[in-house]
Amino acid sequence: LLGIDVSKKDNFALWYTRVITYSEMIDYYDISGCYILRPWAYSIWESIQRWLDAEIKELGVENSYFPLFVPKSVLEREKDHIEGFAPEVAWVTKSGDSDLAEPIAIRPTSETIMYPLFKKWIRSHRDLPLSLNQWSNVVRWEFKDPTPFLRSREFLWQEGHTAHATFEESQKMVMDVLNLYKKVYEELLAVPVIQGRKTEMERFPGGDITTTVEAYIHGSGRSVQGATSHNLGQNFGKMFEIQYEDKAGGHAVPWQTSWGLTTRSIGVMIMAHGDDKGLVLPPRVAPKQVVVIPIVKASLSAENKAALQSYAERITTDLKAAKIRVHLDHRDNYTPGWKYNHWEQKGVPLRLEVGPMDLDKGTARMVRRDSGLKVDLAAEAVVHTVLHVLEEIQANLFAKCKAERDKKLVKVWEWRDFVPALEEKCVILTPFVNETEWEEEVKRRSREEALAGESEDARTATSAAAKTLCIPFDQPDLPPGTKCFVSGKEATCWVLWGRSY
Ligand SMILES: O=C1CCCN[C@@H]1CCCn1cnc2cc(F)c(Cl)cc2c1=O
Ligand SMILES: [Mg+2]
Repeated sequence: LLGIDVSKKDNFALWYTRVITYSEMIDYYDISGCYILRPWAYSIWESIQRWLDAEIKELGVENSYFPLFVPKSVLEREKDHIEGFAPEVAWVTKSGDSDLAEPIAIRPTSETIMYPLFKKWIRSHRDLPLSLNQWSNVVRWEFKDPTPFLRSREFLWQEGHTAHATFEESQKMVMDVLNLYKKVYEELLAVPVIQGRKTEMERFPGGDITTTVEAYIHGSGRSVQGATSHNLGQNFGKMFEIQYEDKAGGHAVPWQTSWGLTTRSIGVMIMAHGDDKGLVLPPRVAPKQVVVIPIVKASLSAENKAALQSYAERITTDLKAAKIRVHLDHRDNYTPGWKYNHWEQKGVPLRLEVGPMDLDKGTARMVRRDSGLKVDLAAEAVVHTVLHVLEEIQANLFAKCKAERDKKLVKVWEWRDFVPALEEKCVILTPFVNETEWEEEVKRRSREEALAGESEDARTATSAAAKTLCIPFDQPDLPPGTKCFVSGKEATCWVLWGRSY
């Protein structure tokens, strides 16, 4: 049997590679940082899309599609907008063997593609709010170690872009979307996230406010930005000269937002719930929620085999009628044992074993992927029990993940306790002065003390340094006079720190 054969806690990176390949989610490709999303993975993206797409449409957002390409002159319109990002832009410079007059970039994000059209379409306050979304791929030629789903050179996402007449309206959009992102993680993927605002150093320089949902990966002790929602203020409006006639007849610049969630969310879910037998899928996004496995003994007579087959088919049909995503694995070239292992590696939440005795007694054995619990059910109880247990599994996965995260979520008041907590794979709340130079100092010192003389290639390594994840909206009490943990100056807020992807 091809088992995962490596423990999540012993070698997380190898464990992850095995889980995503043995579950038939990912296959590798000749170009580094590019992966194939096989049906088992793509189905999960479709579930996320289906739910999120319906919700953003409820917010009055419409889908559209803009070109993949942006001319160099347009992308680089504002040097400061893309400074720092330039090394990761992928360029088309030729067609056939002739050079293009002007190099063309493949979109790394679509602000510079969309906003010249926003300028054209937004002329009057009646044209606001303008709210568009795009489901697409983007390309960023990153150099940090590529990891399927978490960091790839091409990924799938949605990017929302809206323009409003007032700041208040734009900020409501930013938060409404951030709350949808929290629901994607907590209610679909069963992964708890912390909502907050990025610090001055971590925010999107093109915007005014960057908000985020931060997830914690228990296996690696690293945190990961789950999705992001920006208030762009009037920055891009000024940059692209977007002006409209307001109600009073004057000229005004719209208040804009942009927000995105990517296929990284699938990687977070895999890492959060997977175990040493492989993938563990939250039922709400599982491509198959139940697999039915007939236990056909060679000794069975032909009519008993047929009777068993039709019994298994009846159970499968009943589940399908209840809109449960069920698969009957009646392949005769694999043993039941092989099938148990196969569907466990693929993370199917429930298995129903159906053998000759079950046929006699009118029962089926239900086995839970998350807990391993085995229960014998009467055939007529299967549908309503399965519906109930699937919800129980969804809740159990979230609760387990939240308990693991909360165990590693610590408060630190003194610098001397900070790096030891990082070494303990903690995600750390500290009172902080929230000044960029002190944020730089923490990054530098935490890397230095963690590496203790070893070297690290800052360009490609997943860093040992701690960085700020967010200023949580849910702030613990900060008594006046509380000192910043690193500077000793008056703390102005609690900040969440961690090692991250
Ligand atoms: O995060 C989101 C949500 C969805 C829409 N976009 C924003 C901002 C994206 C920042 N960002 C992120 N990465 C980038 C990479 C690049 F190569 C270039 Cl040229 C620009 C950027 C860049 O602006
Ligand atoms: Mg980036």
